[in-house]
Amino acid sequence: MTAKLIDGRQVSATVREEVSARVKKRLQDGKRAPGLAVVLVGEDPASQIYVRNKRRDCESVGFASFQYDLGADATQVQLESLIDDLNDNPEVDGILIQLPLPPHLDADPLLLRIHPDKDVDGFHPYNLGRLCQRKPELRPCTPAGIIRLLDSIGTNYKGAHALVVGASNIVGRPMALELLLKGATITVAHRFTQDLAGYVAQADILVAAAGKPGLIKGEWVKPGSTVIDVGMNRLDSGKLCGDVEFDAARERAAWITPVPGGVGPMTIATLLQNALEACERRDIG
Ligand SMILES: NC(=O)C1=CN([C@@H]2O[C@H](COP(=O)(O)OP(=O)(O)OC[C@H]3O[C@@H](n4cnc5c(N)ncnc54)[C@H](OP(=O)(O)O)[C@@H]3O)[C@@H](O)[C@H]2O)C=CC1
Ligand SMILES: Nc1nc(=O)c2c([nH]1)NC[C@@H]1CN(c3ccc(C(=O)N[C@@H](CCC(=O)O)C(=O)O)cc3)C=[N+]21
Ligand SMILES: [Mg+2]
Repeated sequence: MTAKLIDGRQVSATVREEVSARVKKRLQDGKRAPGLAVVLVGEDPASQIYVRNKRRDCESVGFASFQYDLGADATQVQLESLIDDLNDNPEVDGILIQLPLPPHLDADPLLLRIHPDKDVDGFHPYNLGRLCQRKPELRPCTPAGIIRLLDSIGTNYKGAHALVVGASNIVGRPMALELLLKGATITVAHRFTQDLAGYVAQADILVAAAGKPGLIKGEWVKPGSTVIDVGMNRLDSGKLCGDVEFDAARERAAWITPVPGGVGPMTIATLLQNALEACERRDIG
């Protein structure tokens, strides 16, 4: 079997069109455009690219984009006061602090300081808690974007065994909660897991999010399964690759996401969806 590709660029374009149409409708109704604030600290080249893409997509769907580029020497107190200002700013519906921050800054208290209603990354404990309790509000972008991809191929979650490789707060853990919410039976693998190969062989849905190129061998993959590769690893050659041995996995899976062009574009599209939702919710409440 050669797996069909799950086209994240195509599905994300559909999401952007949906968001764009809802923004247009708001403007026709005399309402304001959603506002998204993206905060970049320092000059990490990968972060600069991601932030540029986020701002570009933001503008392409008609949002107001608020940009904050702080030097690598920005202090914790400076960031705290910026977050306080953005929390109070009525034109800002969503606040995103690009991670990772330079090592002298502590991300956790900053993420906690973002008002949960403006937490478009879905990283605040309030929003993670809501997902945990089956009543999600703002959902972490990468896992929610992956669910959208899985829905787009008609995934049957109930009765499926889903394996999530990686247990970070921003990808692996919320991914497991999203799959659980859909009715899958979940396993979460991490650094201390023994016999990763054995779990992969039993996974109808595999989500690889460890950040280790080639960690998942193609020959482990369950025939007929769906493989979602979240890994974004830059090789010395400059080439971007995932955590899964793509060519070999493709010979066994039924569906697979490419890297690039799979999960990455969905993360940004879901961010836009979250910002619109945050905006619509603030209008009512
Ligand atoms: N496409 C996209 O939109 C996005 C892509 N990414 C990419 O996804 C990957 C993961 O990101 P993130 O969650 O932030 O990374 P982290 O480094 O925070 O988390 C990685 C997780 O994988 C686990 N892990 C590491 N090595 C192994 C191993 N050998 N076997 C099993 N589990 C292992 C770690 O275990 P432990 O907890 O024990 O340390 C940890 O839970 C990265 O490549 C990142 O670039 C991230 C965000 C968005
Ligand atoms: N507060 C915060 N929120 C995040 O959501 C967040 C973050 N910080 N820090 C870094 C990670 C990583 N991340 C990606 C988003 C898009 C692509 C993406 O668009 N990837 C393209 C290719 C990009 C390229 O070519 O380099 C693709 O896969 O096709 C990748 C990775 C969001 N993150
Ligand atoms: Mg995210």
